[in-house]
Amino acid sequence: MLETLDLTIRFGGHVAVDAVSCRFEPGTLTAIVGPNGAGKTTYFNLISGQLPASAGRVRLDGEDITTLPAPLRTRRGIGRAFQLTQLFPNLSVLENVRLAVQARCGGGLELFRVWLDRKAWLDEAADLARQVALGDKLDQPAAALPHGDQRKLEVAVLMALDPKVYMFDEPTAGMSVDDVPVILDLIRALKARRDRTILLVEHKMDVVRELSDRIIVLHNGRLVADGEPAAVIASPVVQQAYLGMAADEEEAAA
Ligand SMILES: Nc1ncnc2c1ncn2[C@@H]1O[C@H](COP(=O)(O)OP(=O)(O)OP(=O)(O)O)[C@@H](O)[C@H]1O
Repeated sequence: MLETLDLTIRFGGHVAVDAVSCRFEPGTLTAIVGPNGAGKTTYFNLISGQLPASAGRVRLDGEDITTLPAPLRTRRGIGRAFQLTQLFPNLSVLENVRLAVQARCGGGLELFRVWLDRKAWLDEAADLARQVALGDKLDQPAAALPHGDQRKLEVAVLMALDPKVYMFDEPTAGMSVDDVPVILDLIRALKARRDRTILLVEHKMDVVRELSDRIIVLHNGRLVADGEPAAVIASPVVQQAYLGMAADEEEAAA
């Protein structure tokens, strides 16, 4: 279980995440919503270790990981879609995913073992690349991919690492309309396993509504609503703070 306790970060006088306490259970997909600048990405950065907390704690399975650097949190099981800069830009799609599979399997340096396992790693990597619709680009260097394909590669690498906690920050942003359902299907399949903690920052409310088991709402860095999706979406604080306009638009469209 992942937990934040009074998690806070200040930038000068501005409190971007303000004493957020929340627990995230395995088998649950929690959407984190809120207006632009609410603190969603900053909250993600505090959980994954990209930013140091000014106050408060982050715990994973009861262990305090607040001061661990990001790579050590990854090893503990906090998985976030990697930016291309954290991948290997000159290696192919297949090799990038293969390295993630190998990292998950704890591939050591015992040469005979590496030689034996390499075929299995490559097969799994190719399968994952196909699942994100990159099957026809296995040999292309990551850096040469268009932006949408790079985002898909990030998702494939995350799937290959298969962390305890999956963190998706607008996973379909910048993708073509054909690719969006591919990624959403993967998240759906992951959710159906019911053994992983999934956090999703997403602006598209139809996606949030369909995928989430729970929604938390951040506003000015504070947690202002938390609960079952229909109830949170209907709550006055959310209608006012964030969804008012979307609800009006939906009514107008109906
Ligand atoms: N490194 C930083 N230095 C100073 N201020 C920052 C920094 N990172 C974020 N902020 C500020 O913290 C606040 C929260 O930003 P954040 O990006 O987390 O919001 P968000 O909810 O993810 O917004 P969006 O939906 O637009 O992505 C904003 O006011 C932002 O300007």
